[in-house]
Amino acid sequence: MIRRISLRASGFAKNSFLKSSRFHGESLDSSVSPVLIPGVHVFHCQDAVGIVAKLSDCIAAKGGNILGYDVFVPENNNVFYSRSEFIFDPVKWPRNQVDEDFQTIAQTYDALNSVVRVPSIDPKYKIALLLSKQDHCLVEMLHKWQDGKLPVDITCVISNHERASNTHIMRFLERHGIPYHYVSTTKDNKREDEILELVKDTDFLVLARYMQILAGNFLKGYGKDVINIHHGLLPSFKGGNPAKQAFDAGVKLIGATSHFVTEELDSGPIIEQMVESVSHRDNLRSFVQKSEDLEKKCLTKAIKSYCELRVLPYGTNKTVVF
Ligand SMILES: Nc1nc2c(c(=O)[nH]1)N[C@@H](CN(C=O)c1ccc(C(=O)N[C@@H](CCC(=O)O)C(=O)O)cc1)CN2
Repeated sequence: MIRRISLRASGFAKNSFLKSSRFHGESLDSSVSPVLIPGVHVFHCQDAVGIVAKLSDCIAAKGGNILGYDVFVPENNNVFYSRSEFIFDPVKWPRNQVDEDFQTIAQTYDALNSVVRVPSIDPKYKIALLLSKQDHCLVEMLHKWQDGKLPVDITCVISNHERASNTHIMRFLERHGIPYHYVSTTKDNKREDEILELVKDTDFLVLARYMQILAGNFLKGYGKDVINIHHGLLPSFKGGNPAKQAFDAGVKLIGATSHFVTEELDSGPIIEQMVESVSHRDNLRSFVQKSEDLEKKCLTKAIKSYCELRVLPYGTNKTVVF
């Protein structure tokens, strides 16, 4: 079961439609052009006639301008998914009124999901990053975050491996005031209660090569989304050492998979996958290297999509990714 964050939260990177734009048309006060800001709305309900009209009118009625609109209605499933990107004047359409107006429509259609995010107003998603010994995924995420390409607020990094204070990661975290918690684990003591305490104020978790299987009680206790990166092309090669499993299987494509974490190992709904060709000229070392390159890109793309409200649960174990 994927739990959706039903919070207003955001913090998109400053790219694409997300920059505020100055509207050069007629404005209420001809001396001042209103500053228009970007917003995103995602909606999921039972399908019905007129949903798009209602949602687009909700935006237009307050002077909002739709820049992008994605709709998905599966062939043999009476459900409706949409994601709209729009710009609006927060003076004419105050942030709380945006929520109220979309909530009115959500009630009309008894919506299963209706979330608005306004990057320049809403708080960024708070996340904690968990890792074990390998840190290439963490390094990639920290660098993307530093470049403003990952719209999150990293509250802490948690690892079951200790790291020397003079390492690149520890110096980076110290420079940015991000706590590092070494929580040593054993087969019999995964110290999940302590981890739960450390992550209780986050919006979602990212497992960036965390090699401990999280218990169902942990996932229930946390109650929000956990996103993992698996350095294999799921559902093939679940579990440990997927690159070696792939090498031994003689595959011609290797991959990485970012997915929601469920109690069953490496079986949660897939968010993003990336692949690369391999051949007889590759060896285990190049399989591992190519897998690591794929997984760090796959994870950061999945997190960015999630933060931009592009990822919606679909059916029992799938996702819609707009
Ligand atoms: N409940 C879940 N927990 C975790 C998942 C998941 O899908 N559901 N993904 C893993 C990450 N992972 C592969 O991506 C993975 C992690 C751990 C293992 C594993 O066999 N671990 C051993 C211990 C290994 C060690 O201590 O070095 C074990 O726990 O018995 C396989 C795959 C993260 N958690």
